[in-house]
Amino acid sequence: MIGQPSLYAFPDSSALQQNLYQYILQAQSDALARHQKFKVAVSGGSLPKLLASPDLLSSSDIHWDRWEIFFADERAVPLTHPESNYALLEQEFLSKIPRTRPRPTVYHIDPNMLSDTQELADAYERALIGSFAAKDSVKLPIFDLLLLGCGPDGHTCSLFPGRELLREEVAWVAAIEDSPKPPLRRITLTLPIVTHALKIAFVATGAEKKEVLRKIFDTHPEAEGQEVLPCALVNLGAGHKVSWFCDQAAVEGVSFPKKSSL
Ligand SMILES: O=C(O)[C@H](O)[C@@H](O)[C@H](O)[C@H](O)COP(=O)(O)O
Repeated sequence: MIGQPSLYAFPDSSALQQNLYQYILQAQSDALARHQKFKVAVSGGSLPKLLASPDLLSSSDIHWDRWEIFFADERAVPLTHPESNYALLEQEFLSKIPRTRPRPTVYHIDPNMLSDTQELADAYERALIGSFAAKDSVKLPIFDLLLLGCGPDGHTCSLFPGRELLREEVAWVAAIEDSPKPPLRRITLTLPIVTHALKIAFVATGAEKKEVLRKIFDTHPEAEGQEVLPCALVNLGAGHKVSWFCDQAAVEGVSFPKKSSL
C-alpha cells in the first residue's frame, strides 16, 4: 500500500525545526532497533541550516556515533569549495555538534576523482556498496532516512524535470554533466534509491516554493500521461513514507490536506 504523503504546515521555521527533530528522533530510534546504525542521506540548499536546530544539536538522545551520513547529491567540486554540499553541511551543521559529542561518520565524494563525473559517481556508488553490502546481494540500498530539498522547478537531489535520468533503473548513483542549476557537473542518488528509503522528509520553506508545491500536490499530470515533476515522482513512488515539512508561506494556496503536527 503506497498511500499518500503527509504534508505538514508549521507557522514558522522554529516550529518546523522542533517537529523535524521529533521526526528524526523517531527515525533514529526505529533504525537503531533494526540494525544499530542510522543511515541518512542529505541534500544541499537550505536544508543543512534548517537541520541545525538547538533541539537536535544539543540532544543527548541523538547517538552521533551511530549516524552514517551520505549525500543525496553533490557537486563535482573540491570538498572545501564554496559550492560543495559537503562544505555546506560541515559549516552549517557538522561543525555545530558540540565538541564533547562523537562525530557521525560522513561519506563524502572522493576528491581525487573530480575530473571525470561518471567516475566520481561510480566511486560514490562503490562507497554505498561498501556500506550497504555488495550490490549483488542487495538489489537496492535501504536508507533509514533521506532529508531532501525541493527546487522551485520541482527538482530534488540533482534529479531535474524532463531528464532521461528520471528513468534510470540500474545505477544507484548517476552523473550529471549539464545541471540547469549551477554548477553543471554533479552526482545524485537515482530515483529508485530515493523511493526505496524507509522514510523521506522534504523540507520546503518560503513563498518562492508555493507555486511548485501547488503543482506537486494539486495537479495530476500522470493521469494524462504528462511529465511529472521529480518531487511528485517521489510522492507517487514512496507514498506514505514521505513527509513534507513546510512553513505556511510555502503551502499557501495548496488544497491538498495539511497536518499541523506529527
Ligand atoms: O545540491 C543541490 O543543489 C541540492 O541538493 C538541491 O537538490 C536542493 O536541495 C534544492 O535545489 C532545494 O534547495 P533550497 O532548499 O535551497 O531551495
